Amino acid sequence: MTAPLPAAFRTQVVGAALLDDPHRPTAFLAAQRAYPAGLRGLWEFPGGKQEPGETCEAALRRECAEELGAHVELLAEVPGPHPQGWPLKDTAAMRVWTGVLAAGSPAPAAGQDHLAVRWVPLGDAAAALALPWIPADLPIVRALLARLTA
Ligand SMILES: Nc1nc2c([nH]c(=O)n2[C@H]2C[C@H](O)[C@@H](COP(=O)(O)OP(=O)(O)OP(=O)(O)O)O2)c(=O)[nH]1
Repeated sequence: MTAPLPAAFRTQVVGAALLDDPHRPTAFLAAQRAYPAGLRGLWEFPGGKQEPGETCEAALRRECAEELGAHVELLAEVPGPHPQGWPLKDTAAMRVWTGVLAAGSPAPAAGQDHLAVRWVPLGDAAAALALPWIPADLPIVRALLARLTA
């Protein structure tokens, strides 16, 4: 008997793990959500939902510009267990890319969507994982740390 195919996630979310340096990163950027109430105060990867007609990469560059006021260059995908990336809930999954600020970009800042942004050191995995992340993000943070500190 063959296993059933995994259902496609209805909502495609994209997230950025922005690095302080493309070659020798020492930190990545985390953002603290302002809303909705259930997620307020939790940390996440900046990003959001892909819009119709947009590639995931274009969606992610747009979200970073809208949310952080920053222009980003994407580097590589942090592959999740599904083609749509990392499961967030039954209906949504997130593809995550590493990236860096493009030359001349303003520094990323918390706009209306976030309470704060913070560079999280890669050298202290326990401290990075101790931040109150959106729970679905924890496996992604672990994979990112493993990938960047290997
Ligand atoms: N951006 C982002 N969303 C995440 C992460 N982890 C996680 O579970 N989510 C969830 C929260 C939301 O339900 C959904 C993303 O929605 P969003 O509110 O960021 O998307 P958006 O900017 O397009 O917002 P909107 O126009 O729908 O208000 O994915 C994460 O690391 N980053």
